[in-house]
Amino acid sequence: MAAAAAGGRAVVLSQPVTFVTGNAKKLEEVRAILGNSIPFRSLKLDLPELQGEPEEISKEKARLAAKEVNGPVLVEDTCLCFNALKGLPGSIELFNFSQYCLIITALYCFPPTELDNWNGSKWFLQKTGHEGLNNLLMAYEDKSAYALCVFSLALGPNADPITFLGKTPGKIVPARGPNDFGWDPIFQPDGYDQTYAEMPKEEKNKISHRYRALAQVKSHFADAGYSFQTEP
Ligand SMILES: O=c1nc[nH]c2c1ncn2[C@H]1C[C@H](O)[C@@H](COP(=O)(O)OP(=O)(O)OP(=O)(O)O)O1
Ligand SMILES: [Mg+2]
Repeated sequence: MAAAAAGGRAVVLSQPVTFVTGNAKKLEEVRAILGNSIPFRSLKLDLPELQGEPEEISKEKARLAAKEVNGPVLVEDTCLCFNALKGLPGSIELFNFSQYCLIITALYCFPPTELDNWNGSKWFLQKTGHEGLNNLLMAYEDKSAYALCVFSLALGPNADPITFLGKTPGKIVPARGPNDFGWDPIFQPDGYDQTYAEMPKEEKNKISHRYRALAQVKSHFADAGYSFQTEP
């Protein structure tokens, strides 16, 4: 706050930051992690699942959300990426021949109903379940993976969004723990013998991809020293 104030260029935001998501579990974690550090409210909007590189997807999502809200917004995208599959199913990059065969087989067995709604891990999880995600790695020795979280902040409908990344490395294991949030039961972070699902929430929120990305969001807010206009 001091830096921005010293430069006399602190940005005044017309309203609290709106965190736009259609996912109640994400919102729960974001609430717990942010606490009172940033004035924010939430809005449930199902924004289109765009395709492309994670940062670009996220920025475009923030632009769409900022237009809807007509104010500052924060959006988030998460993917679970398998190292053996060069980042699939979370993001589509370059694959070798056998990886293509695997994907084509998976698509044949579980044809997507809405191709325009293709979204790596979300789609795979919905169609194949935890076992399917494990099976995708069956042919590979390397079960390592990482959870990647990208937040984008757009200060308004015409502002260029800023992105913040958080990554937690781990491995894919047969499902363990309560099944109440996505792929939590099959992701075991490095250095822990529990899956995300088995960990107490407070523990996950101290090491998660989401926590790491939000730590950067928080320090951005601290450095930028945004101030919020109070309602007249
Ligand atoms: O910490 C997590 N632990 C386990 N699973 C998770 C986590 N975070 C996201 N997920 C799941 C939800 C969805 O199946 C996919 C990401 O999809 P993603 O597009 O980011 O979320 P979404 O569409 O549910 O909500 P949003 O409206 O914010 O886009 O991974
Ligand atoms: Mg989504």
